[in-house]
Amino acid sequence: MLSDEKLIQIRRELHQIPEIGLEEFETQALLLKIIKSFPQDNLTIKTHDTGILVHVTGKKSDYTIAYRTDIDGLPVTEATGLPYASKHPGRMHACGHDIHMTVALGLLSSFASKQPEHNFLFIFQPAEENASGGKLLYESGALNEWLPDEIYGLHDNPQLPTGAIGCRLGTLFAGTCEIHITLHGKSGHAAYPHLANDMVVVGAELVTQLQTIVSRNVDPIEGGVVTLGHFEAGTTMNVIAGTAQIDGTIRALTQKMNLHIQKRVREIVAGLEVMYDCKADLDLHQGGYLPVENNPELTKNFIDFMTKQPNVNFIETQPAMTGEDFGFMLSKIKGTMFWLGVDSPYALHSDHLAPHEAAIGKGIAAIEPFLRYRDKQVGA
Ligand SMILES: CC(=O)N[C@@H](CCC[C@H](N)C(=O)O)C(=O)O
Repeated sequence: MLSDEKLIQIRRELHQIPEIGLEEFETQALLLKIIKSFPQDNLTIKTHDTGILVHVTGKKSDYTIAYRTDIDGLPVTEATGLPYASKHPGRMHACGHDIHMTVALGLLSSFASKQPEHNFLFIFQPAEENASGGKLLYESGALNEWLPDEIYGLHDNPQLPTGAIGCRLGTLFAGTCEIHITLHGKSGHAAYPHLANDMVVVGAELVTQLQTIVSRNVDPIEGGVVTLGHFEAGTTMNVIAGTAQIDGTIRALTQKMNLHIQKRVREIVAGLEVMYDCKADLDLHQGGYLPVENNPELTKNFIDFMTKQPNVNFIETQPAMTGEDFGFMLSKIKGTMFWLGVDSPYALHSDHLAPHEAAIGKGIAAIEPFLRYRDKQVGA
């Protein structure tokens, strides 16, 4: 079993080596080193790409409960000024996956030390942020040997008090879809606009039109998000830009609404091509970022357990427009995703995000008894 001091030391080590999805080589090596330091009697360790699967053989082998953590960082330059800040330039654990991994290690160390009744599978999953690592892992067949019957996973939440557990019945997170648009017009001299086809003007028009989708085409009671986080065009003030690049993301709480917004993006882009006699390459990419739909029975069971624990601060939360490829896992394996409060004034993905480390110990103290309870419940 790992002490609170050891857990914090591990978290800081992981925090210093953030890596982009599918490049988590140092992270994988450090995780393996730590996992191999646990009692090995009931553990089988398998790697897949930069991910790790750890199977804990239970006393009975008729049921498998999985616990998943993501392991990747973001292309963000850390600005926390912490003594244990990222050592990797332009990379940061700005979504708290270092906290997620440490909680998973704490839970695994407990199950490695005390054999559960049933099998457990700990999934250290790459590429949650950028490449639907959960979908890749599932579709590769790597889980088949130990296919879980149910699955749990958490995300840290800067808006909840440290160590609080947040959850809700129904959809927890939105489904997302990446938008990538390249506009192709004709570059030229600033003095001769009639001889060129200006993609700054078309791009600006496109941004404005795409921003009408949520206000004009989405039921306001349901809601949705279209954010265009990247717009790049042109080189200098007196050259007309022949190309523009616009990238963004769609978020909606149902897949139906997500597909509806995707359809409107396609229609608007096609209309703009005609209107401005230009060419647009549009790539809408949803991958595994389906809405995170918690299983009703398992989630009710989880919430009932957490609300009854005197030491757990359980908070019923609203759905969030963040995305998670755990949505794909939940479309294949019944389970529950929940929040762990880390109380920070900065949002997820902020270069200042500094989760409270006390959340690690509190999280493990809440989740470990739940998993033990679930392990007993399954056999009853
Ligand atoms: C928890 C979190 O921040 N997740 C990401 C994952 C979604 C990425 C996806 N590729 C997209 O933007 O569509 C998020 O941005 O919500």
